[in-house]
Amino acid sequence: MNVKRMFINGEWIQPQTEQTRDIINPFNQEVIAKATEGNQTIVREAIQAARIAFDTGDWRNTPASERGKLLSKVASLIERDKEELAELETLDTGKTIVESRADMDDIAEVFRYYAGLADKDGGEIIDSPIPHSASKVVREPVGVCAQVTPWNYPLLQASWKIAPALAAGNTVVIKPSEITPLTTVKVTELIEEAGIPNGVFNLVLGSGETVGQELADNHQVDLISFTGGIHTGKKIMKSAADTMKNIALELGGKNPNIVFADADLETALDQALNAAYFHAGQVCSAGARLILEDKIHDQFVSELVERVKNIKLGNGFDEITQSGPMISAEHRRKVEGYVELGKQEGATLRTGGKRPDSPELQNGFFYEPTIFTDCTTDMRIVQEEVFGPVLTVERFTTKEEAIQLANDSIYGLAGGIWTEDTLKANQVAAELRMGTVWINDFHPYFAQAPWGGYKQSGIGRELGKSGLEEYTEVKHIFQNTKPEPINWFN
Ligand SMILES: NC(=O)c1ccc[n+]([C@@H]2O[C@H](COP(=O)([O-])OP(=O)(O)OC[C@H]3O[C@@H](n4cnc5c(N)ncnc54)[C@H](O)[C@@H]3O)[C@@H](O)[C@H]2O)c1
Ligand SMILES: C[N+](C)(C)CC=O
Repeated sequence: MNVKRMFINGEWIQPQTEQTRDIINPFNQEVIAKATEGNQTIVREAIQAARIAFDTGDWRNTPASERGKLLSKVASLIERDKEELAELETLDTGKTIVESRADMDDIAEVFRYYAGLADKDGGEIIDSPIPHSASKVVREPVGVCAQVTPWNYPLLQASWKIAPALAAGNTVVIKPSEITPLTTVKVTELIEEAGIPNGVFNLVLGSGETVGQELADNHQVDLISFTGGIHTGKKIMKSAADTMKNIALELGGKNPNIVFADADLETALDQALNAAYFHAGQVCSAGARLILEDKIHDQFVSELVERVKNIKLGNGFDEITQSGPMISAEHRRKVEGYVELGKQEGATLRTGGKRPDSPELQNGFFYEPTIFTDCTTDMRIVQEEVFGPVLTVERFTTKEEAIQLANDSIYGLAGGIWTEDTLKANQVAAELRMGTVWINDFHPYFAQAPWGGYKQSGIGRELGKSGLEEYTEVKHIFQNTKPEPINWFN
């Protein structure tokens, strides 16, 4: 089996020790690849390569339009190899091939968007209050950017970091999740094929504790951009503080989905399923907290339970599969622990709550889509991110109560509102403390609009113009156009 390697300073590295990690297909537990396991020494080499490539200045002084052309080329190569990339993503994560193809379309779009944005900010002339002077503000790349990504959307989350970082003229060391490195390795090949100069883009592989931690600690890194869980995010923030690195954190969520009685209930029902169970609920913005107006609660829940029972679990490559497995045995155990906790806390289990019985699913890490009702905000099952196919249902009577319930969370990533009353929708949207609010929809994100969290869902924004600005420092250049002595000390 060929071993996936690290890419440092323009070369695929043959490691001195052949320590590798098995990459597992979560649908059947087969080993689909082996990946080199990095160590502190190799990460330091990658950082050093990125440091030199940044400091020599060739990449950051390349016209932004040229950097944009390289990103466009990467987008075209992703489109060329879309099917191969999608298949790797499905093998690695278990998500359906339909989802993986959609991810690849989004990823190519992200590279194209930042290719187009790369040369659009030429700086700003400031009206200086000082006579005989000129004042301008420019944006410059931050420097060496470390990027650490999760397993649920491996290449999508990587693209949100790679494309803007390179567009802005930074150099990069990226570490994908050790569980799902395959598409990031493949896209590194495409970035190489597009002609990236040596040292500008580097890939390291291995565990968070060793490889990721070194990226957070190392004094030669200027910025660390992380997408992952809240506990890792806090750890990285503490580590980054020692060298005062810039940080960008995209963390978890426990996202409310509020349905008012005056909503189009058929659409709200259909989309509540999508909100909660898409990719087996392993989505940062999953609508895992359904908040229903009292008047419709019972009817809505009983219809939802029927539909949830029909969700077709299976092999992501099977076109009729609607939802794949959990990513790992360990993660499924965590989900199971939360379901037990929900029962102990007094929530009512309405459906699911166990592994499926079907013989063809026994080798995969499957878990049945689950619904709990009679939930209250003091329950951990309502407050903590389960990151699996588990939906909790709460109820409200007034708009104010819905807002209060939705905001009662340490998280603030995203939320949905369902109502035909646009004034009410906008009043509620204005009160929700979240980075994204969807009205009569759930889940859309695209390259042009910023993405990120309030509160403990993170710091900073990806995508949109803000996603490029994350990778820049702002510099003010002031020029005295009539220099003469000021005689202060005479
Ligand atoms: N806000 C968003 O846009 C967004 C998107 C996707 C996923 N997520 C979140 O990601 C989480 C699921 O992903 P996960 O389980 O891979 O998260 P995780 O925090 O376990 O791991 C994420 C990455 O961090 C690395 N890591 C672990 N310990 C580290 C350390 N000490 N130093 C540096 N790196 C370290 C891991 O190896 C992995 O590459 C969920 O909480 C989900 O909500 C958020
Ligand atoms: C940001 N998103 C929705 C693509 C993936 C979250 O897990």
